[in-house]
Amino acid sequence: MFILGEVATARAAAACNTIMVLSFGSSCKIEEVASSCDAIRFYQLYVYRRRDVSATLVRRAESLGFKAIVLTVDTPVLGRREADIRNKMVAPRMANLEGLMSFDDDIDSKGGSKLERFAHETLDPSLSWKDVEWLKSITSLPILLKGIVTAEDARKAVEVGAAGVIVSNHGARQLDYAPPTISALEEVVKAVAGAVPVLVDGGVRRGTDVFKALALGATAVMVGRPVFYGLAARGEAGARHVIEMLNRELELAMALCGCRSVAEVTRRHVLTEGDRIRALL
Ligand SMILES: Cc1cc2nc3c(=O)[nH]c(=O)nc-3n(C[C@H](O)[C@H](O)[C@H](O)COP(=O)(O)O)c2cc1C
Repeated sequence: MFILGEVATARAAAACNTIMVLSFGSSCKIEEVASSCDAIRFYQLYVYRRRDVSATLVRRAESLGFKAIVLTVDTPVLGRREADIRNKMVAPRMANLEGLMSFDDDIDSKGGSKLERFAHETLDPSLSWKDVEWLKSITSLPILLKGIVTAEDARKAVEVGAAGVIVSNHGARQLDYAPPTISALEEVVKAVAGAVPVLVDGGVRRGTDVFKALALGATAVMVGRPVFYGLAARGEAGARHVIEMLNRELELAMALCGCRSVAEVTRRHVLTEGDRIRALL
């Protein structure tokens, strides 16, 4: 198990052992991230209408020693993020796309946020399982699929050769009423049946959240916004503090549940809503 930071800047990367650089979220080039930390690095990829752009990004990540490609599959189109629209959110600097795709900084945000417009213009909405085949044909790196929340998709992911699945609903920002990832986790773990690692993200804020995910079968737990919050508050030290807090809280939860190692965290350590209902039958 490890806590994987999803990072947007080199300073946040320096605070984590294992990181995933986000395609849209990252305001630093992967070259900057690679040269500023020793962390195990994954690169998160979107399939763009222009496949040559996706292919170039994969080649760059490969040559910089990134260990895996994470293909996000829950964003063939961007959800309607009303808060972004209301707040007139501007598209962040997408450092890794500079020189590959042009940005129209003058796009107004009448019908949506600038991010929404940018995503609409660049992402390939026809994203399908065939794209995993295509991605495998251009890289020898392991490919993880991020955005899986059902047993059916988890089985399909294994079938098409994914090296891992990430149970994620994009921080609940894509679609209202998408299932919370902690509720979808066990179904996916069962469907995958140990064939590949199952990671999870979304709403992990305390060590006890990490503990719950491990008990439900996650191989690793990822954190996104908490790292950003730490970074915003106190730069690299803040990001480091968040990771340390999560580790300390996890160790405390393990100690209080009688677990000497992560391997000793098991399904019997948590009670889910489903368990409660089954107990009444
Ligand atoms: C500012 C921001 C930018 C993000 N950018 C991406 C992205 O480019 N690609 C992606 O797959 N997910 C992206 N995400 C979603 C995160 O990877 C993650 O799934 C989500 O934030 C859930 O974790 P959290 O609740 O710990 O933040 C982004 C999230 C945030 C908050």
